[in-house]
Amino acid sequence: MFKIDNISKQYSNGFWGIKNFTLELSEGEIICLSGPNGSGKTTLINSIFGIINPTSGKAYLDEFENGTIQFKRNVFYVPDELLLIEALTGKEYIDFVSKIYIDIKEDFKNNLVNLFHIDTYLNEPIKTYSHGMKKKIQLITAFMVKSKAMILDEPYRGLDVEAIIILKKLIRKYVSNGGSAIISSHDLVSAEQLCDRMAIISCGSLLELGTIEDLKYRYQTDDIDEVFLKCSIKQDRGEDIEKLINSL
Ligand SMILES: Nc1ncnc2c1ncn2[C@@H]1O[C@H](COP(=O)(O)OP(=O)(O)OP(=O)(O)O)[C@@H](O)[C@H]1O
Repeated sequence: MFKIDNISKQYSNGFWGIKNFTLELSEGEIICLSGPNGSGKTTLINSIFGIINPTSGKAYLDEFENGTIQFKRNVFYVPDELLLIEALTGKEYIDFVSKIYIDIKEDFKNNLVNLFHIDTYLNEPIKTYSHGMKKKIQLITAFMVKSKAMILDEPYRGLDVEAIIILKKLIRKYVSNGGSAIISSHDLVSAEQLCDRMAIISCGSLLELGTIEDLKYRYQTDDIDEVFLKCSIKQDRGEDIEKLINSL
């Protein structure tokens, strides 16, 4: 089980980026984390992976705390930023990552490469790739590693339609094999298609957590956009968006 346990982060200027955030994922579960810009998603993810030091709280994979080697080996982070070694070719980079982890079968790696259809430019340096091509390399390395939980930050950004469809199928396959996934995304349509539960965050706090059906029922609407607006945007901005739109 993957658990985020009461994580808070106060920045040095006194601002709380995230406050008392708790969330548990079962094996095989996908949770979409959504919230307005600046709501604390990156602060939360950075706190989980030790990129910043949280003020309090921990994350766990089973009994292993974040910071332990077991946690790092089994919880994979796919950041929105493309942190690749640009001087290497795609193939060299994939081989480099596979050497860090053990037991990555050559066939499995090659199938992922074929799936994302990048074999033609695999021997070119990454610095010559487009944003989408780099994203595909990043995703191949993420799914190549046999992790137990994965956090993907804006994974669809920059991908073409085919790659987005493939990625959704891969995420489904990953959880059907027992993995747990958190997808931080502004794409509510994909969230509705893919996730088991949705977490809505605003101003550093978890406002709602539930299945899409639960949330629609709670906010008395059939439209996920309306759920999001009613829950987070108005809380965040205190404005009547409909009034503003109608005044234009
Ligand atoms: N180093 C910092 N010092 C002070 N405040 C910060 C710092 N980093 C982030 N913040 C603030 O913390 C809040 C949460 O930021 P964060 O980047 O976690 O949001 P986010 O939900 O990931 O936003 P987005 O959807 O735009 O990526 C914002 O108000 C931001 O200005």
